[in-house]
Amino acid sequence: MSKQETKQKTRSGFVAIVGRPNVGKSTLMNYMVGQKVAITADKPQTTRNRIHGVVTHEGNQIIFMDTPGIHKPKHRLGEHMVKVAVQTLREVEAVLFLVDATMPKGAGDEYIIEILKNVKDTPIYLVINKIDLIEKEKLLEIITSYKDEFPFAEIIPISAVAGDNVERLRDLLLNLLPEGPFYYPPDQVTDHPERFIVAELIREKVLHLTREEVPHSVAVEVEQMQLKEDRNMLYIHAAIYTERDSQKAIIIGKQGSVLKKVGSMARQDIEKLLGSKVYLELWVKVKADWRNREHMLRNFGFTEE
Ligand SMILES: Nc1nc2c(ncn2[C@@H]2O[C@H](COP(=O)(O)OP(=O)(O)OP(=O)(O)O)[C@@H](O)[C@H]2O)c(=O)[nH]1
Repeated sequence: MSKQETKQKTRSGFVAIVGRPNVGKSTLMNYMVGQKVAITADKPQTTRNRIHGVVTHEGNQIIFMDTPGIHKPKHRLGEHMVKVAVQTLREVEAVLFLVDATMPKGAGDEYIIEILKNVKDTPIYLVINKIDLIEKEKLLEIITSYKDEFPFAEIIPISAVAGDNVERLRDLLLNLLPEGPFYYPPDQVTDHPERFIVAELIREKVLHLTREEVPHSVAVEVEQMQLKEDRNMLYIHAAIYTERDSQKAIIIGKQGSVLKKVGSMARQDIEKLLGSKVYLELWVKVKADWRNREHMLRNFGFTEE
């Protein structure tokens, strides 16, 4: 379900970007996202999977994510992180494997290819970046050095700085998206993308479990999201807002049964999305007629600050 009541059918999905440090992942994101819909990653990195940016284009929305677990073979949590990364890569619509045209294929690239071999059913695109820095003849050499290593869905040379071929790459990804709601309002600029997705997942479960009994006006605000390092667990505290006491009672259910279900279903989805164990605490609050209050709307992220 989307916060936006869209009349047309929309399409949306997740795309993962993987690659060694410095290959140009952020530059590519910045180019694709552009200023209008720029969403930067949460500053403190609280999760294994990071939302990098969101691209909304003519009824389609791509959410780009980064899976840092895949980049650091020597990390102590290596094995677990790799497992989480592979799981994530299996569930996205596409994976972009970014390499640097000016650098020979190295151990870091080989390591990523080995991981990608465990990812079934997700199309994986080899994106050769920084082609503005190399001679045309060199490109063929690079393609040859990668193409037999893995059955890439396609090999796409780009320059993320100059924007060469980036639109083509974007269009190709847009065409892969399944029908689905927007996760972000199309024009929103925010530095808390993860919070919005978490709120949206909770809201979706509320609507799903209460059917028509609770109107779509229900809103969710993530009040706190904090990683407890010692327990390796993400604590999330969220409030579900309704307009009336009667709706609050429905959402809570007999002896809290409905709210419990909302919590456990949302928690599972959030854990999958962010690759982190989650402790989710939910409160139901009544805020009469919240829709009409300007500052509340801002709080919920419906308008720009
Ligand atoms: N000439 C040229 N430089 C590029 C291109 N893409 C990225 N760069 C440069 O390469 C450097 C690294 O780019 P980033 O986008 O920070 O790379 P990254 O993969 O996000 O790096 P990490 O955050 O370390 O993983 C920067 O100096 C960019 O300006 C390109 O297409 N052409």
